[in-house]
Amino acid sequence: MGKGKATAAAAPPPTVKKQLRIVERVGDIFDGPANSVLIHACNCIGSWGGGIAAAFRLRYPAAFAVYRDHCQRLSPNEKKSKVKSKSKPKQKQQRKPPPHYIGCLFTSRRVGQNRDSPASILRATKPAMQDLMQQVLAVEAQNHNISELRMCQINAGPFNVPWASTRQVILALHVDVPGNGGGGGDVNDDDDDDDEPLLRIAVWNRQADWVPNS
Ligand SMILES: Nc1ncnc2c1ncn2[C@@H]1O[C@H](COP(=O)(O)OP(=O)(O)OC[C@H]2O[C@H](OP(=O)(O)O)[C@H](O)[C@@H]2O)[C@@H](O)[C@H]1O
Repeated sequence: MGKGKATAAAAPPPTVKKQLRIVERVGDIFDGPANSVLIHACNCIGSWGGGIAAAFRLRYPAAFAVYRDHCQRLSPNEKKSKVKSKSKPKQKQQRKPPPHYIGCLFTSRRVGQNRDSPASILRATKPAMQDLMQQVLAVEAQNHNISELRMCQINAGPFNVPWASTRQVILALHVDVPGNGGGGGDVNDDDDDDDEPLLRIAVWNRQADWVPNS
């Protein structure tokens, strides 16, 4: 054996696997309190052209610019890998009130007729959501308060995937939470009292007769 300095690598912080909870709500996702994270599904070509994305573009132009630049910087192959590994951008709204974070899940490479298949979109949803949750936890760890996670019924509009299928994927995935995690659904734990706000996603859907507040 050669001589070597014992380099005790710092042990990574302990994590525990938790599951997300979903609560279904009727109303406008944009009415979230300050410091909510508003989450929607995105393509990788840099367009928020229709569906709820168009409303995001109008309300959060600075977040749209970050998203578009992120897409433009990447080659098609990189975009594909980003679908698997990244759910950026996420940016605080410039205008006030209230400031929101915007969470983008890259679940399909393209849109319209060229959108990915439902199976592919569902496959991409899992790592995109896991990555977004890691980003949310990282923001919280820097003592930036996040009040609530709000999401639309992602993939159920132009991407044409039934919400029930996406919901199933989200409920089945696991998130690595530091330490004991302080809540959420423990993988082997059915205790419903163990509920942590940051692992609970409010999924908002409009009623048919919905009218925007603003
Ligand atoms: N204010 C509101 N509050 C609450 N719920 C609202 C709402 N407005 C609409 N909904 C519902 O929210 C669900 C998902 O709606 P989304 O439109 O996200 O669907 P999606 O995830 O399949 O599609 C993503 C692609 O759509 C665009 O594509 P383009 O650019 O147009 O090519 C994007 O850019 C992406 O690429 C549907 O149930 C809507 O009824």
